[in-house]
Amino acid sequence: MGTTGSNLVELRDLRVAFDGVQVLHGIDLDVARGEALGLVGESGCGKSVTWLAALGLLPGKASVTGSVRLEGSELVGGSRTVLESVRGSRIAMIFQDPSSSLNPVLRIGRQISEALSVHRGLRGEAAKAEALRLIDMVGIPDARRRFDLYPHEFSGGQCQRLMIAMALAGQPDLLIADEPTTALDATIQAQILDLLIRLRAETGMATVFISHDLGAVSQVCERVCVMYAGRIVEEGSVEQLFSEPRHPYTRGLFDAIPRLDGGRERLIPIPGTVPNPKDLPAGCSFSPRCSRAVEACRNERPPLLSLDGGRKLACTRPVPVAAAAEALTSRIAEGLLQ
Ligand SMILES: Nc1ncnc2c1ncn2[C@@H]1O[C@H](COP(=O)(O)OP(=O)(O)OP(=O)(O)O)[C@@H](O)[C@H]1O
Repeated sequence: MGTTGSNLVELRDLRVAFDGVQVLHGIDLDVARGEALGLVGESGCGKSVTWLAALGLLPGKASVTGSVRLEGSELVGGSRTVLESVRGSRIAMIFQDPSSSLNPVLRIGRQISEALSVHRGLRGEAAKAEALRLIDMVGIPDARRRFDLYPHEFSGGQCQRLMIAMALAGQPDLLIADEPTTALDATIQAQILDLLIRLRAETGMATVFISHDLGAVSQVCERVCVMYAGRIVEEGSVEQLFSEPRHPYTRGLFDAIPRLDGGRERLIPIPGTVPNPKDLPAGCSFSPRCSRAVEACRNERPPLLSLDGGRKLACTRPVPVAAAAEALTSRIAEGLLQ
């Protein structure tokens, strides 16, 4: 598979092992210029590792193979210089915890100015003016006065905004937002999601949004990939997957969203847990938890195949179309689709 031209990033057969234990089993994934792609799946499915591997940010004990191309340039095995020139300037990553990006002992204005110096060569008044513009752009009022404050003088939501401002300093083509709202309360979460949507519209940068929150994914993203046990199991537009999830795991994620039923909160959890990467079941990794699994599912792992309409699915016994479509009504009721 070659570069298609419109893709910004192409992952091919990306594999990661820690101390010989394979946690990512061959990820093929494209991110087009300017698009918003959601990555969902339970904890431990490999969402973060995929992008940390792509950016060369995994610890030394990790073995990474396969290919990650940024507009045709290979990043896997790339030198430190190559990776440093990509990180921040071409691809920026933000995390759940702003303290991973903000230095507690440096004034915020200085931190953003330093990022501007590293990524764009701005210094002095030019760096300060741009830092003020970024602070303002992420929705923090009174930028000039706040410029000289330390991170602890901002609220959790504001620190999240400042982390986003730092990420924007390099004018990246791709922002990877790894659970950026998980630690925030609902009102602040909504504001940060709105900010991500607005910034993408204003800057044209692509966004990869990693989240457990399917509602948030439907707001921010156009396309979504579902990961399970280190593999992509379903992929399609938000509309396709939310209105007609075909993989029993995707369906399970939707059924596990709490909903009100006769005044009581109800959800159907997926039985069992994500398998330990050291001890993956034979065949389809989801089969031990899947109510639709038959013998063949336990013997043979289904490959990720392309369906009509640009969808992809790795399942021997997918949810029948009619049953998948039935779920649409409840999805609309949950407000996940308009
Ligand atoms: N530094 C590491 N050393 C060893 N194993 C790791 C390391 N980082 C991640 N893993 C393992 O890799 C697998 C994938 O982890 P990853 O963090 O990508 O999952 P995730 O889907 O992003 O989950 P979460 O939503 O909790 O972040 C897990 O089994 C995890 O334990």
